[in-house]
Parts: sequence; C-alpha cells; structure tokens
Amino acid sequence: MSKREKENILSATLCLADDAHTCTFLNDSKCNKHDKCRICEKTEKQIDYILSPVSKCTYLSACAGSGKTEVLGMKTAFEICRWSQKSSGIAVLTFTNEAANTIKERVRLFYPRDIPTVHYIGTLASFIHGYIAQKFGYAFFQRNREISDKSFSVIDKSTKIYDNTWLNNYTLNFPIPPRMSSIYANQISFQHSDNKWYIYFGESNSIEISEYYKQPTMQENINKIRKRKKKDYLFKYNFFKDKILECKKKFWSDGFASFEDMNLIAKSCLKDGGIVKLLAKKFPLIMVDECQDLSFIELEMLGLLKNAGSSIHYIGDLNQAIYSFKDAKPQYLIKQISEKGFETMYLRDNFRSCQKIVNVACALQSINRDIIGHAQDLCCGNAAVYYEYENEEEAVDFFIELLRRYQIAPQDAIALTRNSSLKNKLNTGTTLDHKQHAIIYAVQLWKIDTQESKKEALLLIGLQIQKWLKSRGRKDNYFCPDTFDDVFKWRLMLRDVLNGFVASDVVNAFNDKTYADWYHSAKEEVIKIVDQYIQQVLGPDKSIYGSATLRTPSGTSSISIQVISGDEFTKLRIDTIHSVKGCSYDAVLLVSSPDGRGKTGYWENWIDDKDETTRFGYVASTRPKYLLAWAVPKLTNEQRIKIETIGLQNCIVK
Ligand SMILES: Nc1ncnc2c1ncn2[C@@H]1O[C@H](COP(=O)(O)OP(=O)(O)OP(=O)(O)O)[C@@H](O)[C@H]1O
Repeated sequence: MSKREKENILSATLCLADDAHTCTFLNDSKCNKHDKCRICEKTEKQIDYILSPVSKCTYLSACAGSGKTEVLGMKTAFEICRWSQKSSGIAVLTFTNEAANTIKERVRLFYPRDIPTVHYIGTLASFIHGYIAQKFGYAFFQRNREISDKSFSVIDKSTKIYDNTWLNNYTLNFPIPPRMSSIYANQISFQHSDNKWYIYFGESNSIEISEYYKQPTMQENINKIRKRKKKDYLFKYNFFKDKILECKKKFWSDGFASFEDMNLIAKSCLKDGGIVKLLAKKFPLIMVDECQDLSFIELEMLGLLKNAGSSIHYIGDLNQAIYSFKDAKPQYLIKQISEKGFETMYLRDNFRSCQKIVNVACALQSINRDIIGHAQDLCCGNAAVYYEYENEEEAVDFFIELLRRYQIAPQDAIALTRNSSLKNKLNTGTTLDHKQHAIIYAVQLWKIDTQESKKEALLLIGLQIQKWLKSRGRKDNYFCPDTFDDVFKWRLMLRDVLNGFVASDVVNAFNDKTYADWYHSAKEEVIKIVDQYIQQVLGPDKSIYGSATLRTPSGTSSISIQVISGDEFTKLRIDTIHSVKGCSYDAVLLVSSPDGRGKTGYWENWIDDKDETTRFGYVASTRPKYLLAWAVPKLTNEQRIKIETIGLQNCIVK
C-alpha cells in the first residue's frame, strides 16, 4: 500500500478537530494547506504504527523526539473511531496526570467529541487502584473486616509518626535498640524483582531487611537480651521476618496500604483467574506510553493481563529509562517483549533536535542506526558544545552569554543537573552581571514589579547586605543573618531599603551612565539608606557606617550600565534531569559535578557507564532543539579527546 493510500484510510476514519487541519482532497492531490496537514505530515513509519493491528502485542521503540505522544493520540483516536464493542474499551496508560492530559488533548484533536466511557485514558496507578486493588483487594487482604467501605486508605511510605500517632498500632513488634528508630508498617515494602522486603528510611534510602537485621547495633541489642534471659534461640532472623509480615498483614487487614502495597495487592487479585479474565475482557487493548518507566511488578501485572487475553502495546524509548529507584529497568521490559513474542516497530526520526545534537545522543548510547534530526541548525555549527568551568556557577554565566549570542530567550532554555544539591547551589547564584552590580540591578528589578523580579531584587539586596554585615544566612530566608530570628522583619527591611533606593534621585539614575559614574555619585547615599534601616531593625550596634564600601567592580568602569526592561528579565530555570523527562527546550545546559564522587552526576560517567548513568546524560542531551552545552570541570588533554569523540565541540565565549 502506498503512503497516500494509508493516509486515505486515516482521513476516512478520523474526524479531525477544526484546529487539526487535514487536506481536503487527500484522495487526489494536495490542498493549499497541505503543509499543515496533521495526517500528511506523519512519516510512513508513524502511519504504519497507527494502522498496526490491535490484536497483536506490539512494542513501538521510538527514539527521543519522534512524536510518541502525537502518534499514540492519533492511534487512540483511530481505534476509538473504529470501536464497535459496547461493554469493553481501550485503556491508554501513562505515569503522570500531566502526561495523561496531554494524551487526552491529542486524542481530542483527532476525535473532537466526548470519549465513550468504556475507554480509559489516565495514569497506570489510578488504573491499578481503581479497577483492581480497590475493587477486589479487600477479598484477599481484609477478610475479617466488618464494615461496608472496604477500600484501602493509601498511606505514603514517608508518613511520619509525629502527627500520625495512630501508626503506633502498626509498629514492628521486635526489640529495636533505643538508638534506632521504631519501624512502622507503612515503611515496609516488598520488591518483586528480587523477592525481598525493604524498610524505607527517607529519600532513596531503603535497607533490605536482612541487612537491617545484621546491623551491629541491632545484633548487640539482640545478644544482650539473649544473655540476660539466658535464651540463645531468641530473636533469630526468621522470627524477625515473620514479625515484618505480621506487621504488614495487620496494616492491610485494617484497610491501610502504601502505594507500593497497592501494586502487591493488585497483583494478588490478578492471580485470581476469574478477576484477570474479567479485566482482560473489559480492556482487550491496553496501550502504555513511556513504557520504559514500567516497574518489574507493573510489567508482571500487564503480563498477567496479556496471558488472560488483553492485547498490549508498549510505546517508549529504553534509552530514557531513568527510574531504577522504582524498580524499572530496561532488561525487564526486553525480557517480557521477547518472551511474550511482541512485534517490534521503530520510529527513527527526531523532530525535536538538529542533527549535531542527535549525533551526540546517539554516540552516548552507541546507537548505530541512522536517526535523522529534523530541527534546523540555528547556532552556526555550534549546536553541540562543551565548556570547561572553574566553578559550576560560572558555567551558567557562560550559557547565558551563549544564549545572547544565538538570540535564544532564557525562558526557552534550561540548565540541568543530576541532583538537587548542585541545582540548589546554582540557584543561589544570580547572573554574574546581576551579582557584580547587585544594587544597580536590584533597583531595576524592583521597579519591574513582577513577583519573580521582586524576589530576585530582594535576594540581591539581601546578599549585598549580608556581605556588609559579614553575617551568614540562607538563600530561602533572603540571607537573613542566622543570629536574627525574625525573617519576616528582615524581608520588610529589604523592601524598605529598595523603596528608599527607588525614591532617591541619585541612586535611581542609570540612563546614559557608565558604572563608574553611578558608583561615584551614588555610593554614599546607598550606604546611608541601608545603614538607616539596619540600625532601625537590627539595632545601632550593627551599623555598617564606616565599615561598608561600594566600589566600581574592576574592569567595568567605562562600560555603560545595562538597563533592563521587564521583557528582558527572565531568570534561567535550573532543574534536575528527572524533572524534564518528555520536555523540549530551545537550549539546554547540562552541568556536570566537579568530580567523579557524585558518580551519576559526573560527565565522564555519562559517557563510560553505558547503563543508567549514561541514560541520565542521554535524557538531558535529547531535550534541546538547537543548542546543547555540557559544562564540565577543567579537562586534561585525554579527557578533551574523550568528550570530543561524542561530537561535542570546545566552546569559548569572548
Ligand atoms: N511527522 C512529524 N512531522 C513534524 N513534526 C512532528 C512529526 N511527528 C511529531 N512531530 C513533532 O515533534 C516534536 C517532538 O514530539 P514529542 O515531544 O511527542 O516527542 P517524544 O517522542 O515524546 O519525545 P521524548 O521521548 O524525547 O520526550 C513535537 O513537536 C511533535 O509535534
């Protein structure tokens, strides 16, 4: 069948919304809006997937930027249009509400009516809770409960005892040493990939129970009790394990479950032949977007549904699997699709990025197949570069300069880090220019009068006053001195100082002035205003008069002051790689940690690891359309060769 014939099938079946144009004369020739046609623009590979049989389990291996969501949206609409069954439907599953809403919007473009209620588009978690665990779980886990509402109350594993004393009823009944904290049922969860129980102790810190039991403090305590009671057989590991199970079972039977437990409950339900068949009948077609994020147990549940008759379609990119902490690993999916005989289809056109960026991403993941980058090169061959920094903050200044050079708006760009600590460190910095001339920019930003610019102004002035006071304070408290406990008063003082500056004809005068002109004329007035408020709020003993200085920063004397307008003020967003999965930006700065101690955040490991750490580098490097910059610490010659072999060029900004 020719591409045109396939397009005709789509146009004859789909009912496009007004804003999703399709050629009027698909049957014969192109219409005058052909370029904007949502059907004609699709590649043959995309159309092939949309037309692929729903009865066959299929894995659509789609590279970054290949338009997965659009294709899934069109496929869903296409199948809904052809759907004839009244009591069964299609389940389209993803992982976040935001992603589910995006799919719904795409479906509406190609099916602009109410979606029949037999179909379900939403998160996998809601599907598992709503259709399986909450519906059938009570029969397996709350046998003795004599109340009518048998749904589970879902309790987060991080819920603490402090304001939830009811959790005391679910304390692990085992002698935990006084120096260690008590364990509650919500902290305990079962990991299906290794068949082991874990105890959760906060942010990605879980300990397997046998490791927990073996800890010296725990063992010392057990031995003490054994000696005291002269009973060597007490508190053996098997007893500990039984107590873990007992604690968990009581929690479930009273109608509580953690998010992790809900999967375990659902899987138990699906092991019941009657329930799984009922569900497979209700959802004969299940499509999962971002399938690389499926955890071991989620895959097992989908496998059970497949065995019971559902046809499964997985859409995703295994190179973007970065959720091993939730037990999602590419090898689990690969195993299932090969064991269960899935048909694999491929999308290899990247509509997001230009070729140089695509080449870097391919080199990282050793992808040998030709992936075509469709975006234009707007950076004169400099689309994929690296920069050697002295310190990480300076890398952001370099990037902002690069954005200026290529006229990319900061709001269309982002700086990415692997972990929150580097993100926070970069966030404490404002742009170099702003920090260097803190007062000049604080006054201008204050006048712009947006929430963001005012916050930035308060931070700049807070930082400057901290320097004069030689105090220490946190950024989230606007650098309020640690020794002064009224942050609110401190903020009001900063506000008054800024208003004082704005009201002063000498301080608030920047037009046609060089930096030297301004510092020369305004310095005394600035210090006078600040000192007046410091004395009022912090007391006369904190006066900065006489000690504080304000000099023109070297090298800037003859430069004209940069006057910022509201339009120009936009702060560069800094975030972690995890937060931008699925997103697109014009430009991305990927900041490496300064050394290999932060293993997964260090650039050399992004290249060498060839496992999840490389995938972090890959996900970040596939977000930009036009400009990708890696910021790395100073390199040796050997390291320079290594970074350049993946296609990044050295970039020096003058
Ligand atoms: N055939 C096509 N022609 C032109 N543009 C397309 C085509 N298919 C998709 N696109 C566009 O390509 C861009 C990238 O698509 P999308 O963000 O859905 O990619 P993705 O596959 O989800 O990427 P990732 O997995 O990297 O997040 C979107 O703007 C989308 O509209």
